[in-house]
Order: sequence, then structure tokens, then C-alpha cells
Amino acid sequence: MTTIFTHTLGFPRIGTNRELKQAQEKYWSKKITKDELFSTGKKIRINNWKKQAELGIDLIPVGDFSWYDHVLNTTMLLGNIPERFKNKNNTIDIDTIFKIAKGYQSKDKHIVPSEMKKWFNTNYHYIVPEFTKNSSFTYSWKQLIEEVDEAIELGFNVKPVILGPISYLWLGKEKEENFHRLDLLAKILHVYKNIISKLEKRKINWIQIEEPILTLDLSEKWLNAFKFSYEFMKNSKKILLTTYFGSIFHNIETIKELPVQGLHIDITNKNYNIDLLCNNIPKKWLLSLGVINGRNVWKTNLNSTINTINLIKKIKKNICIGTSCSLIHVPIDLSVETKISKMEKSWLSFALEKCHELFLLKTALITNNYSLLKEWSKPVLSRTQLNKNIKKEKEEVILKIKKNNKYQKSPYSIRSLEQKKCLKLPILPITTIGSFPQTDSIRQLRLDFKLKNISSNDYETKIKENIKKIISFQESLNIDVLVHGEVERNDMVEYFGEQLNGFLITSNGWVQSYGSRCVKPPIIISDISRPKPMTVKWMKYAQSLTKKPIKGMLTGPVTILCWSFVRDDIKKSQVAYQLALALQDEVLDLEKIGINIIQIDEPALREGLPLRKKSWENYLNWATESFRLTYYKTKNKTQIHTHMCYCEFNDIIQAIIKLDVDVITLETSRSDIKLLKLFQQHNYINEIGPGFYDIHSSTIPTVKSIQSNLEIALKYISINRLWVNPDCGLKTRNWKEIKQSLENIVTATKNVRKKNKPIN
Ligand SMILES: Nc1nc2c(c(=O)[nH]1)N[C@@H](CNc1ccc(C(=O)N[C@@H](CCC(=O)N[C@@H](CCC(=O)N[C@@H](CCC(=O)O)C(=O)O)C(=O)O)C(=O)O)cc1)CN2
Ligand code: MET
Ligand SMILES: [Zn+2]
Repeated sequence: MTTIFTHTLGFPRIGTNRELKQAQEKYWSKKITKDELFSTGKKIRINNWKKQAELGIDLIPVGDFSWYDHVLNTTMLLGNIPERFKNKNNTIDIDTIFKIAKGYQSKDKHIVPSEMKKWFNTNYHYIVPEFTKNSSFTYSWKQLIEEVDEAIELGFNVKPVILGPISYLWLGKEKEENFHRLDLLAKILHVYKNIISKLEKRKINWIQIEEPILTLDLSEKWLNAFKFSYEFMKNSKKILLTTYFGSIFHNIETIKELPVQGLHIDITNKNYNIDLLCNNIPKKWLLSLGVINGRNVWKTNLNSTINTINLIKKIKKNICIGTSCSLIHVPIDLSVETKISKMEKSWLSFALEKCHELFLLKTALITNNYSLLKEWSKPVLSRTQLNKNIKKEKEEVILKIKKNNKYQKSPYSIRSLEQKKCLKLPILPITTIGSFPQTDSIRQLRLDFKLKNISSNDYETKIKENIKKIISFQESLNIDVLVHGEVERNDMVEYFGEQLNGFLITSNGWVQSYGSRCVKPPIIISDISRPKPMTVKWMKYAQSLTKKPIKGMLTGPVTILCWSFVRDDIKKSQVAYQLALALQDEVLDLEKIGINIIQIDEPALREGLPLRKKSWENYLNWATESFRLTYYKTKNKTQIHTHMCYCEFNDIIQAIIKLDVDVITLETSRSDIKLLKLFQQHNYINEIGPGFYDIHSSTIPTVKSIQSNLEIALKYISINRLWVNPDCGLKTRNWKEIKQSLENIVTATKNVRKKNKPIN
């Protein structure tokens, strides 16, 4: 009889009702004790293990839980604590985690947190490990082993989960010049070996060591590190070398030489030559097939999955099945969704349902009875069928625009003259990025409206009161280009998803974004259109309150796409064009009511880049085209802005040039003001607003520091083209902080204005 086992690579750790988020935030504001926080974490872990086991998962991942981030967990595990977070006795505890992640106040000094970066091409952020020449590593944080023991004691079939040494190094950053972080490999490996030997003594079969970087284009230097490392770590336990987010075939020559006992691959991407791959994997190895997609919410067509598995089984006998990656990227439980229709629900699968899918596959493989799979997969076909019948109108519009090449606008030099005449802004115009503090009372207000505790009239009145307060606050500070504050928005993507046709909105579909912060990605299920204006009412009201220009505020097509779960039956580029056309209507409506400046945010443009460089060009083409489609019909005098943050701008500078917006506001505090050099080197001629206030930190930037950064910025960008603004939206900050920070920004700007004149 066939034996085959199932496993997941990891399970969401936020808790079914975001219990971890609530506990973290209460702990930070000293409303609960450490023990209460620990007890919440323990409940979540045990519940996760139990649920997975009940659903028929054979190997239960342990080590996927974390108090803030799993890369930071590894940093703790290895004792790689940056100097500024060390205490006198060199001890660490859970507060060390939060200090590294959030920074802290030490006497009169603010200790800056470690950087935060996107986890591959997802919307999850990890805490970047820091390395110096003298970094030392010792087995320090016992969480992994303790949780392994906890789970073994409860009788679970445990599979420890560890981020591998090479990926860990790769994800980090040198904090000193003149050395390469790979030089630290030998030191790190000793700790890994120690940890693995601890696991060796325990009742465990497989250890999941993750090396997700094997899906990337790696240089020889990085590839060469693998053989040595895995030889060194070898012991009696079986190692499942785990990869995800894409194909590893381009690195197979390195992989197949490694002394491991199994390999996990993501095979949800259909561009695989399975025969070739299987034939290249050592015969003795277990091949773990990541067949259930951990990155999207669609029910799996198990009928076709089983065919793939059977094909592979012909070549490779020793297999098991699992999720393609950890399930932290999807919501937990579909069954609690009450607002989604029965039919729509039958198209979806969240973390728990994905576990069930694995069970169904395993049962079918063992019994050779596929009837349950057929039953399960029926709705998948009905969804794609339904979408096929929807009119092709949109596609035709797009084709027509492309053919006539109507994307052209007048060049920036002409547009900017018209804009300067119309807007009459001072040099170094000051603006903010859009959102203002999302206070508890604003959240409560939205919740009351959602629960129908207040009428829509009352809601509108209250939102307007908030807008009014935010406008007069900005006027009193002498900010030049004002925003309405985004108080009506729960989230910059979900808000638009709620108003556009083609989206499903969940009630509880939370996914961790970073630390305690979660997002509820909307689900793009069919063709997108805009039934009515989405932001016009609020913008009209805001503009009625002031003579200063109000900046219209929209989220761009690529960001809406990247931060939603996207339908898989048409190309992503098609969805982006559909979004762009809907946004174009909104842009033109805003222009009609006299909004002269419109910002179209694209913070996820970089994140959408495919992992392999060979696919970059195609992506950047449709990404920039869809963006330009949103605004190309506007008048020359309408000034178009975009905003991007927390990303590697080097990779997308050409695309930014192609966007050809009049003004781009950028996050620069964390990535260094010298980023502007990049724009200078590429002869970027449009206007730029670097960030002068790191909004992820509670530190208030001083007048002096802002002024000095402004002066540095002027070395790269001429005074006619420089704007002054924070790094990003202010929604996660409080009023006291933003008042002081913005006041300082205004003072510093005024000081610099006095010393400079516009260049004619
Ligand atoms: N989608 C997206 N991705 C992004 C970003 C982003 O802004 N949006 N920014 C970057 C990441 N930064 C982020 C910054 C802040 C938050 C954030 O604050 N999230 C909030 C939730 C945001 C939200 O949708 N809030 C809603 C719902 C609030 C809520 O939890 N309501 C509860 C009840 C609340 C109560 O009883 O008080 C419920 O509905 O059950 C609202 O404010 O209206 C949180 O975790 O707390 C998330 C990401 C990159 N990726
Ligand atoms: C993550 S980018 C955020 C842009 C948005 N307009 C805001 O201010 O919140
Ligand atoms: Zn931003």
C-alpha cells in the first residue's frame, strides 16, 4: 500500500481573532504582564498544532511561531544581538525582541530599531539581521527547543522549522565596510550544528531547514557556500532542505550535491519540466511536493493536482505532499466568513481548508478513489467558467489604447510651467503623504458605521469633522499642499476593494504584515469596474475648506494588485489594466471638481518584481503602462504625484523614469538621503520629495537634522525640483508626535528657503 505523509511549512501565528496582536499591543502599553503575553502565545501555538493534527496533517511544524518575526527569531536563536540592544549582563529576554524590532528610549537617547524589509515578493516584512566583522554567535534563545519539547510532550509528531544559515546571512546586511557577511558563515555554522545536535536527541524524524534563496539568481560565491555548510551540519536526523516561492531548477547542480535527505519544492508554478527535475534529484531523497498554494486563497483543483502527483510518482517513488510555502500569507478560517455568499465561499480555501485539501489528496492517493477530489474541485471549474462569460469589453478598450499609442502627454518641461503658473507654490513646497493618525476614536467610528450603530448621515458628519480638523491643523502649520487625512479609509487597498466591482471583502481574513500590524487583503474574483466615484465626495469637501491645494489621494493599480489576492484565470497584467481604467475614471472625476494635484500611490511597485531577473522587463512594462493609463488623460496643469516607500529603488529606477510623474515622494530616512544620487545619476529631471521624517519611529526629527538633510538633498536636486515631506503616511503615529515633527519640518524648510532663491 502507498504510504505518503502530509505537512505544512508553517501556520499563521496571529491567532484566529488576532489574539497575538491584541496581546502584543497590550503588553507594549503595559496593560498586561509578560506571563499573560506568554499564555496567549502558548494558547495560539497549541491551538494551531491541534487544528492541523485534527485535519489530518501528519508532520506538525514547530518553530513557526514568533513574537514578532521569524527572521528576528533566528537572530535571537543565534545570539546575533546588535551592540546597541545589549545590556550590561549580556542577557536577553522577550523585550530584546521588541527593542530590536521597535527601537527604544534609553535615557535621553532613542535607540533606532533594526531595518524592516519585504520578505521576498510578499507583503510580509522581516527584521533585517545586522552583521559586523566581529559579530559573534552563540546558541542563545531557547524558544525553538522549548516549543519542540512542548509539542512532543503533547504528543504531536513534530517537525522543527529553522531558517537555514545561508538564507539567514543573505537576508541580512553588513553594518561595517570592508568585509562580506559570508565571512561569518563558519562561526554561524557552529551554532546551527549545536542546535541540530540538540534536536538529534529528541523524538523527531525530519527537520525543515529553509533556504528560500535557492529560488533566486545566486552568484557563485553564495552557491559555493551551500555544500560546505550542509556537510558541516550533517548529523543523524533527516534534513528536509526547504525552498519556496518559485522554481529551483536553475540551481539544481548545487542542490543535488548536498548531503540532505529530502527536498521540498514549490510546484504551484506550472512552468516546471517535472521529468527533468525529478531525474536530477538523487534517488534516495524524499521529494516533498508543495502542491497547495500558500500564497493565494483559491480552492485547489485537486483533480489536476492528483494528475501531477501521479506523473511524478512514476519517476520518483519517495514523495510527500505539503503546502507550497508557510501559510502565514493567507487568512486562517473560511468558515467564519458570514458575508461571503455560499457560491463564492465554494471557490475559496484558507489555511484550515488548505490542510483539508492535503488530507483529501493523501486519502485519494492511498485508496485510489478520486470521487472526493472530483466533488471538491467542481466549484473551481464553475468559477473559471463564470468568468469566461463576462464581456470582453475591457480587453478591447485596452487593445485600442495600445494600438493608438495614446499614452503620450506633453513633456514634463511643458507641464511643469503650466503647473507652476496654476499652483503658485513656494520653493521647497511642503506636503505630507496622505494618512493622518488613525486614532482609536476613528477606528471606533468606522466600526460603529460598519455595525450600523450609527446612520450614514452621522458617519459622514463625523468624518467631515475629522477632515476639517486635519485641514486646519495643516493650515496652522503652514504646510503648502494639504491632504484630507484618509480618515474614511481602513486601509489604502481594502478601501478601494470595497468600492470597486470585482472584489470580495472578508470580515476576518487577516494576514500579518509586520509585528502586530495586519492587513485584510481583498480578493479579486472577477472583472473590475467602478460603479461610482470613490473619493470625490471627501475631496470636494476638503477643498471647500481651504484656498490651498488639496492633493487627491488614490492607490495605484499595481499596489492594489499586489496587496490583494488576485484571480488566477487571467494574466496579472490584464487585472492591472482593468484596475487602471477604473482609477482613470476617478482621476478624471477629481480633476473635474477642481483638484489640481493628484497622488497615485505605488509603494508596492518594487515588491511586484518577479524573483528572477529574466522576468523583470515584462513585469515592469505592464506595471508602468498600467500606471500611466490611470493619468494620461489629465490636463497639463494637473500635477500628478506618486509615492513609494521601503524598497530597493535601484531595481526600479528605469521604471520610475518611465512613469514620468510630475512629483515623486520617497521614503529616504531608512535608506539614506544619498539615495538622491541615484536619481541624479540617471538624469531624472522631474520633481522629488525625499522623506525627512522616519514615520516608523517615535523619534522627533530635530530642526537641525532636517535642515542638514535638506542641504545635502540640495546637492543632488535643484531647488526648483525639491519637495519636503515625511517618509510615508502618518497613520501609525500619534498627534503629539506628528505635531512636533511637522513643526520642525516647516521651521527647517523656512530656514533653508531664506538662504536660497529659485533658479530661473
Ligand atoms: N494593505 C496594506 N499593505 C501595506 C501597507 C498598507 O498600508 N496597507 N503599508 C505597509 C505596511 N504597513 C502597515 C501599517 C499599518 C497597518 C495597520 O495599522 N493595520 C491595522 C489594521 C488596519 C485596518 O484595516 N483597520 C480597520 C479595522 C480595524 C479593526 O481591527 N477592527 C476590528 C474591531 C476593532 C475594535 O473593536 O476596536 C474589527 O473590525 O474586528 C479600521 O481601522 O477600520 C492593524 O493591524 O491594526 C498595516 C500595515 C506595507 N504593506
Ligand atoms: C504605504 S504607502 C502609504 C501611502 C498612503 N497615502 C498613506 O499615507 O498612508
Ligand atoms: Zn509609504
